[in-house]
Parts: sequence; C-alpha cells; structure tokens
Amino acid sequence: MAPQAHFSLSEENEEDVAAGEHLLVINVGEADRDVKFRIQNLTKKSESRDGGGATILNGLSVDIPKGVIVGVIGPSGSGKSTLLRALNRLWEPPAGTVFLDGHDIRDLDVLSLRRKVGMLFQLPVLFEGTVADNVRYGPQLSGKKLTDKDVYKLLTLAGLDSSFFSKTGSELSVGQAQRVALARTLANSPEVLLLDEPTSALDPISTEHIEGVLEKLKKKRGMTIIMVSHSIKQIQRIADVVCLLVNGEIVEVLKPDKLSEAKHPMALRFLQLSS
Ligand SMILES: Nc1ncnc2c1ncn2[C@@H]1O[C@H](COP(=O)(O)OP(=O)(O)OP(=O)(O)O)[C@@H](O)[C@H]1O
Repeated sequence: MAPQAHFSLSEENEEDVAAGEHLLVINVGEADRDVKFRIQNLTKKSESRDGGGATILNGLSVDIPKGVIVGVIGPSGSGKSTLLRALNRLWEPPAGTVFLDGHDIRDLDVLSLRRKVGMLFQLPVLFEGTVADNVRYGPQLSGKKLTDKDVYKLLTLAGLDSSFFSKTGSELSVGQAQRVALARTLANSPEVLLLDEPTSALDPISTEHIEGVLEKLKKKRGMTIIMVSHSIKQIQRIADVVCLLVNGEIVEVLKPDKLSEAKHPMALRFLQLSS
C-alpha cells in the first residue's frame, strides 16, 4: 500500500534543530523508512569575478525518504533545476552536503552515481540510431549488452509497444521520444529518478502515460522519484509530498492535498496564481 504521506516541521529532532540543520523533515508515516537522499546545508552561488555571486540555493536541508514521489514546485528561478542537478552531480555540490544512502555523493564514482540516479529533462534528446540503440546505450557503457527481450521489456515498462524497437528519433512524437528517454534511463536500473518538468511539452494522453509509469515504478520497484513540475494538478495527482522552493530555500513541505495550508507569503501567492 502506498505510504500515507504527511509532513511535519521537525519538532521531532531537537538536536538537529539546535544545530540549524534539517529543519524540514519529510515524514511519510513510517518511522523507520530509510532516507534515500540527505541534503544538508546545500548552498550555491552564481559565479562572479569578484566572488560575490547571487545566491541560487541558500543553505537548503531536507531528507528525502526512500520509495516516495516528491514533488518540487516554486516560482521560476527559485532553484528547482539547480537542486535536481546537484543530486547527480551535473554540478558539483560542496563536500558534506548531499548524501545518497548515507554516502557523500562526492565520494562516489560519478558514472555509477548517474546510473543509480537517473534524470529526465523537459525535452527528450535521443541519440542517433534506433530506439533499441538508445535503450541499450547505458548498459553498453558498462560492458553489458541487453538482449532484444530486455529492450522489449523496457519499452513495455515505459508504455511503448514493440513496433518502436527499430524506429529512429525522427519518426517519433515528443511524447513517444520522452518515453524512449525514460526506457533508456530505466535500462540502468536506477534507484532514484530525477525529473525536470518531464511532461510540460507533452499532450494530456502522453502525460497520463508517463504519470502511470512513475506510479508503477514507485509501487513495484520502490523507486524514489523527485519531480519538478509547474503543474500543481500533476503534483496533486502523483506526489506523496510537495516541497515548495522559494529563493533557493525549501520554505514548506506539505501533503499535496494540503497545499492551501501553505503559510509562506511567496509560496501562498505562487499557489494562488497557479491554481
Ligand atoms: N550556472 C549558473 N550560473 C549563474 N546563474 C545560474 C546558473 N544556473 C542557474 N542560475 C540562476 O539560478 C537561479 C535558479 O535557476 P533554476 O534553473 O534552478 O531555477 P528554476 O526554479 O528551475 O526555474 P524555472 O522554473 O524557470 O525552470 C536563476 O536565477 C538562474 O538564472
């Protein structure tokens, strides 16, 4: 059964609060649920010659539990993509700020990190060659050749039938290409999926397909999914918890059906204008 998501501002952990860390805890109603990602005082400034760049992420701290779908929403420029990109080192977070299963991601081999933590972007970019070539790409990098059957299985998982196997990128709609990109990511057997507005360029049917796949991945494989979306409705359909990001800080963590209870003035304004 899907966890009953609820949120608490961490009065539970006074030591952490005293240390100024982990003020926000995502609690999914199971006390011993493992933390998949621990983000601890993550800060990023834009680069400037005088060293005094603008703050993009501002001491962000949050624990992401295993096997949940976390929605990340917030105004444009609030740092959502920057946060996602830190989690598989598309930019290097400072040491001691991002932990996967308790390991500082800076200490992990970057390619194996990216296999474990797959990412899907707003617009799919397929490599040259067939759909099957694309799906085989990741495992091939680590010396593993997927059989045709493996490829068919992955296509099915991503909601595509066998007729797509030999097609090339130019023969696909954006929605179909996004599902191929998903199959290609899933070929690496990731434990976490980072999704940066994965359906914003898709029609409602393709969107429904992708959302269905994500829910299945969570339920059947216990995958942890962190999804940035501008669609409050989408977040309400599939997320277990929602992080509201404003000016590089997570200002609220709420259940999707409790978004109207947000207290932060900017978060409230954003939610009012988005609904
Ligand atoms: N490498 C960089 N150098 C300088 N500034 C950057 C860099 N990357 C992002 N920014 C700035 O950081 C801020 C946050 O950007 P980010 O793309 O993370 O926001 P976002 O919340 O995902 O926005 P959107 O919803 O519009 O996609 C923006 O002001 C952006 O211009």
